[in-house]
Amino acid sequence: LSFQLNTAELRALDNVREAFSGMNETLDSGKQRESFMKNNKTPTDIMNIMDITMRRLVKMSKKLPAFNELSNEGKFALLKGGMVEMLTVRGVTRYDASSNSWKTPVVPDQYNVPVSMFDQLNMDCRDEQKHRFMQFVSALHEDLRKNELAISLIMLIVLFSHRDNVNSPNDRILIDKHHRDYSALLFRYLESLYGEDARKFQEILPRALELLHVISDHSITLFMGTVKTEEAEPLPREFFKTD
Ligand SMILES: C[C@H](CCC[C@H](C)C(=O)O)[C@H]1CC[C@H]2[C@@H]3CC=C4C=C(O)CC[C@]4(C)[C@H]3CC[C@]12C
Repeated sequence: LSFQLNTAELRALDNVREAFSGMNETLDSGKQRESFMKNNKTPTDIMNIMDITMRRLVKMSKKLPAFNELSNEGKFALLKGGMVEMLTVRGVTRYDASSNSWKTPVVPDQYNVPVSMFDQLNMDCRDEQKHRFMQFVSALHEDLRKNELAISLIMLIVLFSHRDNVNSPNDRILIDKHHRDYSALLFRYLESLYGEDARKFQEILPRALELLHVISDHSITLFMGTVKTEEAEPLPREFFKTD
C-alpha cells in the first residue's frame, strides 16, 4: 500500500507553502522592531510584536485560493474567529524550551520574547493562560511542532473551523469543504512521511485543537488594564481588550 502523494496533493501542498512563505521574513524597520529590541518588553510591546504575526497571517490568508472563494463577510468572520488560535499555533513553533522564550527568524536571537511576559498580564487569567499555553506545547507532538508544512496545515484547519460565525449558506458549504480538504491533506501528508504510524496523529490532533479553542476563548481579557492603548497597534486590540 503506497502512501505516495499524488500530483493534486503535491500541488495543494505547494499552494500552502507559497501562502505561508512570508511568515519568516526578517523585520527591517518601524515601531515593531523597536518593541522587539527592548530588554524589558511591556505588554504594549508584546501587542506590537503580535501585530507583526497577525498582519502576516492576514496576508497569508489572502494568498489562499480557498480563502478567496469566500465573501468578504465570510473572510472577516474566519479571521476574527481563528486569529488567536493561529497565533497560538505560531507560538508553539517559535517556543524555545531551553530559554523558555519565543525565538523567531524575524529578528536576531537575542531579541527573543520571554514567556515570563505572561506575569505582567491581567492577574485574573494570566497564570491559567500561561499554563494552558504550556499544556498546548506538549499536546502538539514534536514531529508536528518541528514540521513547518504540518503546522501550516494545522493553522488552515483552525482557520476553516469557524463557520458558526458565518451566515451565508454558500460560505458555510465552502468552509466545511475546505476544512475537510485541509484535514485530509494533513493526514495524507503525514502518511507520506510516517506510513501506518501517522494514525497516532488522528488521536492527538483533535484533543490539541480542543485545548487550542479553550485557550482562544479565554484570551480576550488577558491584556486588559495592562496596555497603554494609545501606544498599541489597532489590529491586536481587536482580539485582546485593553480597557
Ligand atoms: C510567536 C510570537 C513571537 C514571534 C513573533 C514574530 C513576529 C513571528 O511571528 O515570528 C509570540 C509573541 C507573543 C506571543 C503571544 C502572547 C500571548 C498569548 C496569549 C495566549 O493566551 C496564547 C498565546 C499568545 C497568543 C502568544 C502566542 C505567541 C506570541 C504571538
